[in-house]
Amino acid sequence: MYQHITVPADGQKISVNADLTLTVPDNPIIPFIEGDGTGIDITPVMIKVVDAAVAKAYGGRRKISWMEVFAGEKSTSVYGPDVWLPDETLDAVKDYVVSIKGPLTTPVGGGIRSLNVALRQQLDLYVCLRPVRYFTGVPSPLKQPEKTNMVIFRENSEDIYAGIEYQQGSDGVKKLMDFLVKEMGVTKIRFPETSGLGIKPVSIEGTERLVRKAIQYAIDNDKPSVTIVHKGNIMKYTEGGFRDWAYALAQKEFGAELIDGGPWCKFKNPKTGREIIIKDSIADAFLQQILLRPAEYSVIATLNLNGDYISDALAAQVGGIGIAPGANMSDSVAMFEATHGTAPKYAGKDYVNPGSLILSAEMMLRHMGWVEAADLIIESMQKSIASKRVTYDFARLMEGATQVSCSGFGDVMIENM
Ligand SMILES: NC(=O)C1=CN([C@@H]2O[C@H](COP(=O)(O)OP(=O)(O)OC[C@H]3O[C@@H](n4cnc5c(N)ncnc54)[C@H](OP(=O)(O)O)[C@@H]3O)[C@@H](O)[C@H]2O)C=CC1
Ligand SMILES: O=C(O)CCC(=O)C(=O)O
Ligand SMILES: [Mg+2]
Repeated sequence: MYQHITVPADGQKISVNADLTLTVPDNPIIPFIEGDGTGIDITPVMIKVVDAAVAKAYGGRRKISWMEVFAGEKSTSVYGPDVWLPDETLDAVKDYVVSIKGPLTTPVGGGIRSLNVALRQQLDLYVCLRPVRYFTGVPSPLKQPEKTNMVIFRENSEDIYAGIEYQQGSDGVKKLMDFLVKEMGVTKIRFPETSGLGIKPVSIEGTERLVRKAIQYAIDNDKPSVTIVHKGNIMKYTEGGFRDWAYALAQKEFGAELIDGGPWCKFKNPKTGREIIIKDSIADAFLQQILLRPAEYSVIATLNLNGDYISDALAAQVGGIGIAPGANMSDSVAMFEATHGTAPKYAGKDYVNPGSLILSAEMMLRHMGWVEAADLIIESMQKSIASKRVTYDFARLMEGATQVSCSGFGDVMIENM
């Protein structure tokens, strides 16, 4: 059926039920993309740690059959020089429902557009879910890093990530500039002859489906607030629209009522009876408040570019992107991946922290309902960090630490299960 993907003989597909819950067999086939750069280091370690956790949790009753699918540089060597994201990779990720990937390289300026973004857009994985939590003992620049405990819902399908951009000097930019100047009466482009142009689509549908997920998450996990982060003072009809449509959705679908005339609003969590506040914050102010008063923020709903910046900034507060996990999700398909990129200077050196991808796999196991294996990974991560046998990123900031390699940290985690 596939050209270059080998389907394991001994596994079954995860399937999606009519109510969007999953049916997960005891031996599911999980597609994985190894990834570029340090993907070759962290992905095998993640697989080894997950296999150990599953074996320990279920004593052989459950087992993952991993199925390699290709994207990025490895794809070009398997499929041919220009094939960065084969159709059969997209088919497999959709068909097998739950998957995990290493990071993929995107050149700056010219060259291919982001394969990471292409995967999200082509599979309509509109939620980028990035939890940010502190593990005791991790070196952090904050005095009280444990106060940072947030979950980012980053809109993953719109915004300037749609890639509608026209290069300076191209026919496309000339046409669009002519349209803007001659037909739309735009006078504010400072240097029209030498500008590139980009377009930022933000829709009501895109906003509502993302914010609905964020609010539902706050309900299901008994969180006190959802903060809409935007730059709506400057970009009134895109970021400002996002803010307004988010508040409107909270009122329309969750029965939120205005606080002191609004725009903040609140409603009672139908599951716990506790209050959930819906509030907003302008992105620049938000970035200083998360440092100064992180305890005031819980669930964050934001647009694509803001979410990208906020993810790395919050990850830094709890010790860096070496342990920052994430997931890209539609209503049915989920693809798990770390927040960080390929860290090319460390590629192939068995050096970087595999924690980010291991914790992404932990989210994946929880999503599959394999909570015992997921819990083992969290407990082992806690013990491993407490034992101070850690990779370079933590070792360089921890007193009395023993630095271990990427695979060495995987072994420490397995010992600690
Ligand atoms: N989802 C994806 O696949 C993503 C892909 N990318 C792509 O990755 C490439 C490189 O991007 P770049 O901007 O350098 O960002 P990276 O996230 O790859 O790396 C930035 C820095 O973060 C630290 N870091 C990254 N990964 C780890 C890890 N596993 N353990 C410990 N520290 C880590 C390193 O810090 P230090 O130098 O201090 O050691 C590294 O130099 C680009 O092509 C970019 O487009 C970027 C983000 C996400
Ligand atoms: O696609 C890329 O290269 C970067 C993506 C990114 O930074 C992210 O998803 O956080
Ligand atoms: Mg990023």
